[in-house]
Amino acid sequence: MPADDQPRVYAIAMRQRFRGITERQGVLWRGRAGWTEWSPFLDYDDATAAAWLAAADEAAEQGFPAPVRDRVPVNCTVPAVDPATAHRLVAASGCRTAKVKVAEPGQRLDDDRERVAAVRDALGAAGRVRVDANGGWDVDTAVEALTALDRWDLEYAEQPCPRVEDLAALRVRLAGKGRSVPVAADESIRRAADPYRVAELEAADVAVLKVQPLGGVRACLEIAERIGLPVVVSSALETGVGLAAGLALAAALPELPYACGLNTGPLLTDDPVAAPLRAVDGVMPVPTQDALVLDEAAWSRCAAGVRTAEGWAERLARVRGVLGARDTEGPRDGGAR
Ligand SMILES: O=C(O)CCC(=O)c1ccccc1C(=O)O
Ligand SMILES: [Mg+2]
Repeated sequence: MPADDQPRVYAIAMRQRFRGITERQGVLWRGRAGWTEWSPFLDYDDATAAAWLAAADEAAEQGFPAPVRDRVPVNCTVPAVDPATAHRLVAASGCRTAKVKVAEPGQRLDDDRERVAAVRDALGAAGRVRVDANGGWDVDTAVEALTALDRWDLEYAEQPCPRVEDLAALRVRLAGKGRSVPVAADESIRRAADPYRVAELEAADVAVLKVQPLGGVRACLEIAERIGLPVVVSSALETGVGLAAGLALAAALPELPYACGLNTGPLLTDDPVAAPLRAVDGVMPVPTQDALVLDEAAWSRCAAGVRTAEGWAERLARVRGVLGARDTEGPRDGGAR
């Protein structure tokens, strides 16, 4: 068994293919403040993964800011599955809000219609249905698809188009149609050089914030304060360790008007934390950081093989170098480098 401050690499199978991946990998370790997770997706380069590492270091060493709530309403996340599976996932979740993946490569608008219809049926009229296209539509397709899918009454559409300018144009087009679907920005915030452009271009009604991609809980709190939009906290498909950081952000936000996308534990087949957090009736409890412990029997099921672990050790060392170089850089303007 590794010492707690030594990085442990996990590899956990997904229950359903999500974002093109069937296995989730990452690293866990314990710092002065508690357990932390670093799990940038495998296709991300070192510069992108550095923000994820800053988030992990913050959780390990500084811990989390004071919470203002101890319960967080969450959505059930529905991958691009068939309608019967979607219905079953939503009904079993106990959540009153569902987020449905749409615009999956290789699928048609009819697949989205059938999936959204099944989810509306499972939730009933009082439930909320949001969709996430992960930037899969151009503006014309988004107008067509959202007008069709709004028959099942959408709460909002997350990242319907890839670019901030597209989202702004889409909002204008939808507003011209009378009953318009609100737009939420996800990739346009977490993968953008400037997260505030979304607000400046009036490209979204809602901001989706994710702790690891945006560099930590405190960085997200600052964005939430400055961006001038209601915020939804969402996971990056983490183990219970990473989900706890998301819950800490959701718990610290002054306002939390929407259900959060933090109920993604059920998308993984296993979790190394003792007593993994699950939503009960659509609400997740906010754990204290010292309540977060690994279960050694669960850990032995989640531990990655030697080759995978070696790859992550190398990646961590490289990205640590990127982050270190950034921290010791002089001022951005004027300083000689
Ligand atoms: O928001 C949710 O319900 C779950 C999180 C989620 O969808 C997600 C998880 C990992 C990577 C990307 C995304 C996404 O929002 O597109
Ligand atoms: Mg999204």
